[in-house]
Amino acid sequence: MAKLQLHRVAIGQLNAVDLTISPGEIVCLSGASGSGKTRLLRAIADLEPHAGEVVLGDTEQSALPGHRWRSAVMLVPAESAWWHDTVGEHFSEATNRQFREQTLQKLDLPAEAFDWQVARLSSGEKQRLALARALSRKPVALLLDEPTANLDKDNTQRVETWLCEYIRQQQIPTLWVAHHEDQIQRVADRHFRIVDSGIKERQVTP
Ligand SMILES: Nc1ncnc2c1ncn2[C@@H]1O[C@H](COP(=O)(O)OP(=O)(O)OP(=O)(O)O)[C@@H](O)[C@H]1O
Repeated sequence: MAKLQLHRVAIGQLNAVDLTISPGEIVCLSGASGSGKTRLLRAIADLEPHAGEVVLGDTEQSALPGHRWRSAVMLVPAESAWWHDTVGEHFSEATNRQFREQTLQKLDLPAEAFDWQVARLSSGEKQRLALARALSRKPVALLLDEPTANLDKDNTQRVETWLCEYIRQQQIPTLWVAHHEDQIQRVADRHFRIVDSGIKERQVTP
């Protein structure tokens, strides 16, 4: 179990952000379009140069090569990338059968979804499968960029429930970019909004 800490992280127009996310805690981040939410996630994932330091447990971001950092601090972008022909090829051989079956069921996808061609996936299917792929790699921390943006109401609730359960069970510190206040109130332990190039805490109803 590790906490994720941001010390004076600055990127683009966003000034020094200090934030500590505890194991199993979901911190939601909102802000106007273009305020820098995605760039902050990319900085934390070591995909863009930035000022300040990010620390996972006792490990500083700057001490690890980017790919090793990102296998622990996993970013699930709003638009997922797919590089093989079929869905199943994106999951490691080691992903156990039980995880696959349970996950597909929880995400309302049929067992044969692993054999599907990526080209046939709807945007909602892509989004759900990209989340399943990320969790199958057992991240230590999670960065979620609008994980339900392409989903209808039923699937949004399904994915929220599944993510919250998993994050709390596995004690994963999570930063979750969300636009909708009702979702934030459902999932967040704490909520910060980007205002005037900084983050300001907003109230979450317990
Ligand atoms: N590599 C880059 N270099 C310079 N500016 C960038 C770069 N990437 C993004 N930007 C700009 O930084 C600003 C913040 O972008 P970002 O994608 O973080 O916004 P956002 O808050 O996630 O917005 P949205 O809610 O619309 O997704 C935007 O004005 C964007 O054009």
